[in-house]
Amino acid sequence: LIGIDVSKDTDFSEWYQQVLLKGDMLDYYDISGCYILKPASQFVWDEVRAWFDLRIKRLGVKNCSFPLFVSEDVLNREKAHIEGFAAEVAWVTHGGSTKLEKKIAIRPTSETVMYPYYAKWIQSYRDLPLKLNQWNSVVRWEFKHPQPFLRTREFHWQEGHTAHLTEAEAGEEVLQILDLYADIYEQLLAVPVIKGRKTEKEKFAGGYYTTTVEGYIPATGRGIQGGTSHCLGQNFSKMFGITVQDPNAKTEEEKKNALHVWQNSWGLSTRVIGVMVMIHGDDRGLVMPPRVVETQVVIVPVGVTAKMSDEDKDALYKEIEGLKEVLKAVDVRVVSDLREGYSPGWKFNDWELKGTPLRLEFGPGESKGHFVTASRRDLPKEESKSQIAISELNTAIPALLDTIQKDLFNRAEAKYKSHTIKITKWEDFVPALNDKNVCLLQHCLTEACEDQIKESSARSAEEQSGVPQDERAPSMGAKSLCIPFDQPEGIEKGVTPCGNPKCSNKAEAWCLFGRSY
Ligand SMILES: O=C1CCCN[C@@H]1CCCn1cnc2cc(F)c(F)cc2c1=O
Ligand SMILES: [Mg+2]
Repeated sequence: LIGIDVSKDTDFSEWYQQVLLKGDMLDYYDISGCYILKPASQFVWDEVRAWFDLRIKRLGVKNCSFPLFVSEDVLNREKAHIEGFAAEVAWVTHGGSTKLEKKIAIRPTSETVMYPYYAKWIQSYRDLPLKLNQWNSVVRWEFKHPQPFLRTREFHWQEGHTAHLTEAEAGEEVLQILDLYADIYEQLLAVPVIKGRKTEKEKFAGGYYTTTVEGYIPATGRGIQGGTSHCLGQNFSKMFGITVQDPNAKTEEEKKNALHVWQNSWGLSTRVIGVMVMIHGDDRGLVMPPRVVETQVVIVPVGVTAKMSDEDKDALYKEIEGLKEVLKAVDVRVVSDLREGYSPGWKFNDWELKGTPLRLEFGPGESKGHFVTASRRDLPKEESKSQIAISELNTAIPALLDTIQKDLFNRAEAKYKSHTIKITKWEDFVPALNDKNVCLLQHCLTEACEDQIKESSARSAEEQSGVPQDERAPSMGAKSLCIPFDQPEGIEKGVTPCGNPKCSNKAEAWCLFGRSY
C-alpha cells in the first residue's frame, strides 16, 4: 500500500480516483458508471441520512417505498416531461430468456411512479399537505464519462415529493428543504454553498422554478450543483389530475370546479460525498470532516522496540485501551492500531490516506509524562503536532475535533469567496474562468444570452488550448449556476448586462456563471 503518486494540482482526475481507492471509500465495478460504496463512504451517507431524516420528519414528511420499475406507458405518460431524458432511461426487456411483451423502465426519478397514486389518494383538501419521501437508488444511463459519486449510472439519493393546497405553502417548504441541504453541506461536510434560483434555461423543465445549492471545487475552478428543491407549480397536478375541492367554495357551481394542488420535489444524492472529498482531500489522501467520518481518532503505539519486554508492551497497550475508553465515554469514534509487524510510520501513512482527522501517538515517553502526542490531519505535518495531558483528553479531544471541523469549513469558504468574482467587462470573463474562478455577471436572464455565453466561452477555450471539446468530458463552456438569493448591491446601469456584447437587454440580476460538472 503506497501513497498517492500524483498531485491534486497536476492530475486532478487521477488524484481523485486514487484518493477514493486508497482511502478505502469505494471499489470499482465491471459495469461502467457503477461503483461499490465501502463502509467508509456508506458511513458518511448514513450520517447525512440520519440528520436529514430526523428533520424532514419534524416537517411532517413520511418515508415510503414505491416500485423500482416503471411501465413504458406510465413513464411516457407526458411526452413533455420525458422527451429530453429518453436517452438516459434504462430498460428491462427480458425475464430470463423470455422477451417481455412491453419493456419496463428502471426508475430514473419517481414522479411518474408516484403521482398517479397522489391523484388516487388525494380527494379532499383535508388530505393535504401530503408529504412523502423515498430513500432509494435510481438509474440514469449517462452518456458523459462517469465520475465516482459525481456522475454515476446508479446513485443513492432521497427524493421528496409533496402536495399542497396553496402556492404559498409549497413555496415555504421549497425553501425549508433548501436550507436543510445547505446545512448538510456546511454543518456536516464542512462545504460552503451558495443558495439561489436556477435560470429558466437551467431549471427542471417540468417544474415551475428550481432552487439550488451550488458548490465550488477549487482544484478545477468548477461549480457543482449540490442539491435541488423544485416547486413544480400545478404542472404535474394538471398532468396527473391531482385535484381537491375548493375549501372556500360556497355555491354548488363553485363546489364543482376542482383545485389543482401545488407540488414540490426535492433531491440530494451521494454526490455530496464526492464534493466533500474533492474539496478537502490533499496529496496525502482523504481529509475527512470529524462530523461524518467513521473513525475520528486513531491511537498508534510508538517507541515499541524489539528490546522492550513483553510485559512493558502489554502494559503500554493496556494504557492505550484505557485512553480509548476515556474517549468513547464522550462519544468520540476512536480505534487503536495495534497491528504487529507494521512500523508507526507505515500506520501514520495508512490513516492519513483514510483522512482520519486526529492521530494520537502513545509510547514510553508519553506514558511517563502522562500525555499523548496529537497530530491533526488537516494541517501541514510541521504544524500539526501538539501534546495533550491525559487528564484533559475527555474535553480537549472533542474540542479539537470541533476546531478541525470549523477550520475545514472556514478554509473552504475563504477559497470559494476569493474565487467568486464580479465581472463588468466581457473581456475579463474567460480569463477569470481560466483562473479557476466562478463569475458574477449582471445578466438579462434570457436563454439566448446564456447560450451565447456558453458557446463563446467554450469556443475561446478551444482556440486557446487547440484541443476540441470531448463530448463526454465536462464542458469548457460556462453555464449559469444560479441567481444567488444574496444579490450583490444594485445593478449598475449601462454595464453590458450579461457579458454578451451583442445583448441589448436590460440587466435583471447578478447571476453566477462558471464551468461546472
Ligand atoms: O431533481 C429532482 C429531485 C427529486 C425528484 N425529481 C426531481 C426532478 C428530476 C428531473 N429529471 C432528471 N433526470 C431524468 C432522467 C430521466 F431518464 C428521466 F426519465 C427523467 C428525469 C427527470 O425528470
Ligand atoms: Mg441529468
